[in-house]
Amino acid sequence: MADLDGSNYDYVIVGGGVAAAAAVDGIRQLDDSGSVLVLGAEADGPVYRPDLSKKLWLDESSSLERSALLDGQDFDLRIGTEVTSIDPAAHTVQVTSGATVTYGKLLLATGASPRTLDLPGSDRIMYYRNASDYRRLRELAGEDMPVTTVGGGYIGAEITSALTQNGVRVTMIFDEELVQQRLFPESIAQLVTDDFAGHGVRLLAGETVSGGELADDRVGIRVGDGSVIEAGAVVVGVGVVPRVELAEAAGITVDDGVVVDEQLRTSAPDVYAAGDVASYLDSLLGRRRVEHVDSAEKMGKHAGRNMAGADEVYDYTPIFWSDLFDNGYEAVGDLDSRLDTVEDWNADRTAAVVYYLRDDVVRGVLLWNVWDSSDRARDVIARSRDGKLGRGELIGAIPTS
Ligand SMILES: Cc1cc2nc3c(=O)[nH]c(=O)nc-3n(C[C@H](O)[C@H](O)[C@H](O)COP(=O)(O)OP(=O)(O)OC[C@H]3O[C@@H](n4cnc5c(N)ncnc54)[C@H](O)[C@@H]3O)c2cc1C
Ligand SMILES: NC(=O)c1ccc[n+]([C@@H]2O[C@H](COP(=O)([O-])OP(=O)(O)OC[C@H]3O[C@@H](n4cnc5c(N)ncnc54)[C@H](O)[C@@H]3O)[C@@H](O)[C@H]2O)c1
Repeated sequence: MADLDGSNYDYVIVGGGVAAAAAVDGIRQLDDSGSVLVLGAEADGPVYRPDLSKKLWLDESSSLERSALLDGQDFDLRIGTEVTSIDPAAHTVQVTSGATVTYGKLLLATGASPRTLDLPGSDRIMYYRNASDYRRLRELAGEDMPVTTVGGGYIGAEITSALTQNGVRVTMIFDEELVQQRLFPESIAQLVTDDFAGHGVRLLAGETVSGGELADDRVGIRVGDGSVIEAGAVVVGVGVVPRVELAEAAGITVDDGVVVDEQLRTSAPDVYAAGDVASYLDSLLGRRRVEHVDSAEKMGKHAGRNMAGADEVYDYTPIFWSDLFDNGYEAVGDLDSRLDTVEDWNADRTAAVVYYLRDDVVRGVLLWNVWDSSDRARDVIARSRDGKLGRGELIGAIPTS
């Protein structure tokens, strides 16, 4: 590809992740000839991130190549290329080399970056997000090389589950009492925690990390009482922060994320945003920001279509899901265990629907080992919001089997 400096594209997408890939698809649904440039800071092109913590460890027929997104689409991709500034008035972006590119329409799909802890720099410590993290963990982890995971959220739980199922001895350090305690009501968080222990995971609950030390092929993680947990690799998942810096510097409106309207337009003309970075108007739940892949895919595609002239309102409420050992779930809306919850279990307590309420209005639904029910969950949220489904009517509203 020619030098970027001075080039001009109909569509420029900042970020080479899930929302970016979906946006290319969306643009191409309506415009098969406009020029498209994707600028991604990572060393790899867009990859379906859920596979990095699940399928690539658990399904022998999987591969990083198969997890790559955007096969067959006609567009230009520049990996290892970070956008350093955007100028909405001039319709230009600048990249690290200093090159300037002019755009017709711009999409901000910069996602989120992992929070970090005060640990020494080492390629044995991964803030797990990218294909390169997966490759490195594959090299390091093994039956003779234990791993420490830090964080009791999605990454900590999923990587612990995946590695344990690969015969790796895992110590999981987290600052709550139970695994996924911020997400699940106590009944399910306890069940998950017991399941992890039953699979041989060493659980260090209620612990904070106070530092780390490096020695040859080992990393030591120091916890509260001063003891050091040694392993060949450390995977940290302590949350992420949306990458809003470019938008902020360009004077684009930002709250918890880059604020977009119902068409996914930012406050700057011809600039759209989608995915983890975007604060959007959910038709069921109001303004929110979502850090899940279904949201990135649907919003990215929708933004792409609108950039290509569709002018459609985004009215989708996304789902998310996970698998942890033999349990799995799908969910819609806000799953925050600080909310009031109503639990509806099946007879043998293997499956449940959990309703999360604020002021007696359902904000989220967890479908624990319950499948094909996300439309019902959306319907419950809508009827509850509209006052057509009371708290007392929730038990049985969605079948648990
Ligand atoms: C290991 C893992 C497993 C996951 N599993 C699930 C799951 O099972 N279910 C689920 O719902 N969600 C899951 N998620 C979350 C989901 O992957 C994210 O919500 C989704 O990737 C967000 O897409 P995005 O395009 O907004 O951001 P990303 O996919 O993070 O992409 C953003 C991209 O922008 C690039 N970028 C940022 N700033 C710049 C810049 N200035 N210039 C150039 N490029 C830039 C970044 O390098 C990155 O490549 C998982 C996430 C991870 C890390
Ligand atoms: N199945 C899925 O939907 C899925 C899977 C993997 C990742 N993701 C996404 O990836 C992102 C990253 O996931 P994550 O697990 O890092 O975030 P998370 O928000 O799920 O969990 C963060 C966890 O970090 C811990 N923590 C927070 N601050 C800490 C500190 N200072 N010291 C020690 N522990 C601390 C807490 O235990 C908390 O549960 C999120 O956006 C998440 O939505 C989603």
